[in-house]
Amino acid sequence: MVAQLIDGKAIAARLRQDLAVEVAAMTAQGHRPGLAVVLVGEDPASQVYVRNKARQTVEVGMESFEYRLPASTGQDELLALVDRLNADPAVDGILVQLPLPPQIDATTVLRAILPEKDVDGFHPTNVGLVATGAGGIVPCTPLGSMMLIETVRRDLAGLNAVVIGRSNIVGKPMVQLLLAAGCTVTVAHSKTVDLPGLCRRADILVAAVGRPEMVRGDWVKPGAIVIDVGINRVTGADGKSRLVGDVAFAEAQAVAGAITPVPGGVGPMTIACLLHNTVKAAAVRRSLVPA
Ligand SMILES: Nc1nc2c(c(=O)[nH]1)N[C@@H](CN(C=O)c1ccc(C(=O)N[C@@H](CCC(=O)O)C(=O)O)cc1)CN2
Repeated sequence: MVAQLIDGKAIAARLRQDLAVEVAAMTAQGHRPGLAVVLVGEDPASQVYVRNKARQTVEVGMESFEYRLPASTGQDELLALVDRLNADPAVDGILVQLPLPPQIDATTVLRAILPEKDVDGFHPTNVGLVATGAGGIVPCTPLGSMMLIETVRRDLAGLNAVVIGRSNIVGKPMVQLLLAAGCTVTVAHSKTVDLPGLCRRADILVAAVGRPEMVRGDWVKPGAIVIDVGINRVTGADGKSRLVGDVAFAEAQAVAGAITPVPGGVGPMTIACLLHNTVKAAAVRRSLVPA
């Protein structure tokens, strides 16, 4: 069996097309959504992500506000910028790119963003709303991962899901979304006993652990949906660097029913969902739809 490839790049492109239609309608009503992205420092990967976010924001017709601050920026300076963006009526969404330099406490900064402009879904208010199924803004990577799963299968009720990784950004919100979809969910982490055996029972396997190709083909249940959230840069035997996920793709593809590639799987959905969250936040904040 060769698994169906879940083409995140194509699915993200379709989502952006739909968003462009919504943005055009809002703009015609005098409500053009705006997204502010803040980058502190010169981390090369973050620079690429921020550039792509700004470009795609403009491509769907939204207003992009980009702030690039030096790596030496102090926490108070960053908090002052967040305050200004909170108060700016043209800004519907604020994203502070992670990781931040060591002199800045990310938790403090993320909590300073108004929950209604927190398009990353990292503020405790949004975390609580999502966890209790009461609405809120859903973090982009888990939201994109759910959208990918639902292209394969709409009704997930009763399926066994295993999420490897318990980060606040991916693992924990992913668990909440799968639970809300009716799955029986197990969260695995570094202390989990017999991880391969646990994974073999998963109808849906989400790998978000940050370890290159850790999940092997014989960890995958035949026919399972495999979502690879990992983005790891490795150097091959030929000395060339390439991106791999947390799943050994070729091995897993021979067993799974459907699988996301890296690159071209979850990554593109993360940015498309950021745009989706911004459009949603703009519509709520400007009272075009109920919260
Ligand atoms: N404030 C945030 N910071 C970070 C987040 C986040 O959601 N919010 N997530 C990651 C980085 N990230 C978005 O910011 C991100 C990562 C990867 C991709 C992506 O499209 N990856 C491509 C490969 C890109 C490459 O060649 O390097 C792919 O998988 O196809 C988009 C966004 C950490 N920080």
